[in-house]
Amino acid sequence: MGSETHVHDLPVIDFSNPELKPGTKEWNSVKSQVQEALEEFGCFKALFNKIPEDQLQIATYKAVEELFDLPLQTKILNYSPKPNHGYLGQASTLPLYESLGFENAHIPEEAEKLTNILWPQGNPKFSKTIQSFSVSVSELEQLVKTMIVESLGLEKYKDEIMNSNYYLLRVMKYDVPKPGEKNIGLVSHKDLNVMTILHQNNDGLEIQTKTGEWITVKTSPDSFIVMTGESFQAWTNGRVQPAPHRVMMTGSEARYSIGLFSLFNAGYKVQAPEEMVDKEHPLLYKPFDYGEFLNFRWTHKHNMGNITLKTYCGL
Ligand SMILES: O=C(O)CCC(=O)C(=O)O
Ligand SMILES: [Fe+2]
Repeated sequence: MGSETHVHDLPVIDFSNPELKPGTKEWNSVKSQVQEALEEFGCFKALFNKIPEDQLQIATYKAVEELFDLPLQTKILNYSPKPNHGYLGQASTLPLYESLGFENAHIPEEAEKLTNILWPQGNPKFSKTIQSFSVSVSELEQLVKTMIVESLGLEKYKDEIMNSNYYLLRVMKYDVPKPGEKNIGLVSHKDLNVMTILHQNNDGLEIQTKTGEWITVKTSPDSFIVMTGESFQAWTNGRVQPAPHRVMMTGSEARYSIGLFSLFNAGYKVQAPEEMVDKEHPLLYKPFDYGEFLNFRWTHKHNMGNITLKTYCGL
C-alpha cells in the first residue's frame, strides 16, 4: 500500500448516448453510476464523443504544443491577479511542470482576447480550438453536476450552483525528467474548485484510492477524467469527497494535459444547503467566500496537501 502504484483503472461511464436526457432510463442509469464512482473513487472516466477524435488528438494537442513552444517572456504575459489563473512554471520544486490558464475561454471574445495577448497578430486557430474544447467539455461538466445535484435531492439549488460557477481552462506541460531528476510532475493534492475535467495525451495522472493505493489512469483518446474538488465537498457537507491525485512522469515524451475547471465566483458564499445538514450529518465546514479561500490557500502554500479544507474552515 502507501506509495505503491497499481495499474487497474478507474470506472468508465458512457456519456456518449445522444438520448442522455434528464428523466430517461439512460439518464438514471448513468446518474447512479456517477454516484457510485464518486463514492468509491471521487472521480471516474467519462466516454464523451462531442469532440471528434482527430480534432482532439491532432488539432487540439498541436495548438497546445505551439503554445508551450512560445518563448518564456511571451508565456508569462498570460497573467491573472487571481491565484492559479495565469502562467505557472519555472518552480524549483516542480521543475517539470508548466501551465497557462484561460478564464472563460468558452466565450469567443474572451478566448480571442487572451489569445491575442500571446499572439498580438492574432491566432484564430488557437482561440477557436480552446473555445470549442471549453464549450464541449462544459456540457459534460454540467451533465455531471446536474446528476450529482439530483442524486443528493438538491434540484432546487441547481440554478444557483450553475449560475455561481465560471470556467477556467488550463493547459499543462510536463517535461521528461533529465538524468538524475525526480519523475514527479505534480505533487499529490486535491483540487480546490467545484469540478475538474481533464484530458491527457499520455499516461501520468495517478489517483489515490481510499485505501491509500495509487492507480494509474490509462490514457484513452475519447475519454475524460472527471474529478470533484474541495469546494463541492464543502457545499455538499462532505457527501462528495475529492480524490488526491498527482502526476508522475514515465517514458521519454513530454506529457500534455488540458483541464476545464469550474469554480465558484469570487464573492460567492460556499455554504451547504440546509438539506445536507441534520443530526447524523452535522455541519462540517464554516461558510466561506470562495475568493478568500483561494487567496488563503495560495498565500499559505496550502494548495497542496490532503487536509486543507478542514484546516481552513473545518468545524
Ligand atoms: O495534468 C494532469 O493530469 C493533472 C493536473 C492537475 O491535477 C491540476 O492541474 O490540478
Ligand atoms: Fe489537480
